[in-house]
Amino acid sequence: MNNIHADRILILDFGSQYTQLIARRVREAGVYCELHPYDMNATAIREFAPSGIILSGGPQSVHETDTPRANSLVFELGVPVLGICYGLQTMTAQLGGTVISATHREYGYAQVRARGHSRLLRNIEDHASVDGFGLLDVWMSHGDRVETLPPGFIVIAETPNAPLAGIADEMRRFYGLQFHPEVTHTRQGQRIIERFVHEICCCGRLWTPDNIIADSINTIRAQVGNDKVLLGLSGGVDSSVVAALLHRAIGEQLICVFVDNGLLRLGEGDQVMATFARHMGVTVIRVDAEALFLDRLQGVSDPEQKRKIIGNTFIEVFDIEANKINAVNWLAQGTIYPDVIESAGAKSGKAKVIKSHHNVGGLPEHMRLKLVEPLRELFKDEVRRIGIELGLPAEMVYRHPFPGPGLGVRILGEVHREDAETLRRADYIFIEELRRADLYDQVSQAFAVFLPVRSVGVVGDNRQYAHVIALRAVETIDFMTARWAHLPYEFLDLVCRRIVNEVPGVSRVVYDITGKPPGTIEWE
Ligand SMILES: Nc1ncnc2c1ncn2[C@@H]1O[C@H](COP(=O)(O)OP(=O)(O)OP(=O)(O)O)[C@@H](O)[C@H]1O
Ligand SMILES: O=c1[nH]c(=O)c2[nH+]cn([C@@H]3O[C@H](COP(=O)(O)O)[C@@H](O)[C@H]3O)c2[nH]1
Ligand SMILES: NC(=O)CC[C@H](N)C(=O)O
Ligand SMILES: [Mg+2]
Repeated sequence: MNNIHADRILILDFGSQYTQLIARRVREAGVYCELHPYDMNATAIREFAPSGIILSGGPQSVHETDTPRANSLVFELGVPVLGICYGLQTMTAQLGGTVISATHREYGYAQVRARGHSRLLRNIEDHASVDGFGLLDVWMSHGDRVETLPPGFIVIAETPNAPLAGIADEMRRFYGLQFHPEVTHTRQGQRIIERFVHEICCCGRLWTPDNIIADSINTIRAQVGNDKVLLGLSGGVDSSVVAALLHRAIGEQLICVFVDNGLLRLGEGDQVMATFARHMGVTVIRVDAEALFLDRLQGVSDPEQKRKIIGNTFIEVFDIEANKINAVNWLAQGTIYPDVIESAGAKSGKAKVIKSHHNVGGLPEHMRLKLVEPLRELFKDEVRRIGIELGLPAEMVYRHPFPGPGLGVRILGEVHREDAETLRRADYIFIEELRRADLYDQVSQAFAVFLPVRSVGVVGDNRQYAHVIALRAVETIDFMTARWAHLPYEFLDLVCRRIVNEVPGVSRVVYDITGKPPGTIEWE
């Protein structure tokens, strides 16, 4: 364990939708944390050596039989514990208090009266009330409530529906909150989390972009020694940040392979080469594999089959390139912490859908490359901050995600070169206008889709019988669910006119107004 990991919070996950948010909040406070299933065993907890423990919320009711409990070691280690919602309730039940089903459920906004004397909430308030209590605007999501306190505890916050909405045992440094400090609707939430990790758990602010970079560089150097490392560079956020980090750590030992599969956006290849090869001095091998990919895709229209073919062809190309270079023993990947959490969830059979398209997609046996994954512990927002710190251009770091199969899944059905050309041009106009109207950063992802149907139009008194372009723009936090972006009509009008006027072969533009669910973000 090295320095930036010295102060560390353990988050035990009872299945709340917000558990990842707790981790992000703790990280934002500059403290390293890890998220583990609630039934993490005693040995693992001891080995982790937490400075403090947070118990998350969860969908179950502690007053029912066979519901999750924290390992009793959590309350015996002598470190501070913060229970949130279900975490509060299980702590109450495990330490001798009682929890019942509340007559009034509380979902959404609530106002909590905070009693001023607790270490956790002292001087934290949104409004001062007449009788000297602090008032907090918080977000609640519960149907159960604490009815009697466990021995040693006092009340530190209350609402009309949950008179014991915050409890504390200051001696043992155990705290419980019925509301969710990790969601942004709880306005003082970040301060409460910071109070807990800094003042109560005594963690320093060690987890900062600077320190993370310095630490990763040392780790990478120790790991790979003088070997060469191969990285598939897509120009997307994750692989770009990995490239910048590895370049700083091992310089010339890093070799990037950028594959132009003919399914990239307009000018993408040149942009990647300009940023990395020219400006940053990174070794980038640009492989022109358009013909190979399009050839493999010929005659194939089933989306799943297309994905598989594209994935396999990528691996084939990497493999060929790796074999051309001596002493490559490592393959770098842009795996980030949510990928790790989601894969663990999938393995233990506890919750969460994993997107099978998330990883580079299986490595060929005979490459025998070992993995370097320097972003494994980071959330996307941390990855972005590090990218900026490493000097990557903001347009690259804040760009929308672009799927590995690229335009291959945005040209519906069979993929033809000339359709890819049409789509590239339409997509470029859409994105260019979004940036011009300052809307790009307000949507999470936006792109054009090529529909292989023809519709009749009239251009300059002539009949046109040409293709349809669909525009898609969504707002989402985690890409698991999404809302279609309500872009202004005038804006859509402008984009439509530019596409029909400037892109040959397009006679009509439509806007996709399907959410996820029931739609997915991509059309295939
Ligand atoms: N055209 C490409 N050339 C080389 N490697 C690629 C290419 N496209 C994808 N990859 C590899 O596949 C990985 C997964 O792609 P994915 O789109 O999930 O991540 P990303 O492109 O790094 O980031 P983002 O999610 O922001 O697009 C990339 O990190 C990269 O290593
Ligand atoms: O790297 C990737 N390889 C893929 O095969 C792939 N398919 C979808 N996506 C991206 O994942 C997010 C959710 O997309 P869907 O709602 O379409 O499943 C969106 O951000 C999609 O762009 C992919 N990314
Ligand atoms: N959000 C939660 O953790 C809810 C806890 C518990 N299921 C309740 O309804 O009170
Ligand atoms: Mg990508």
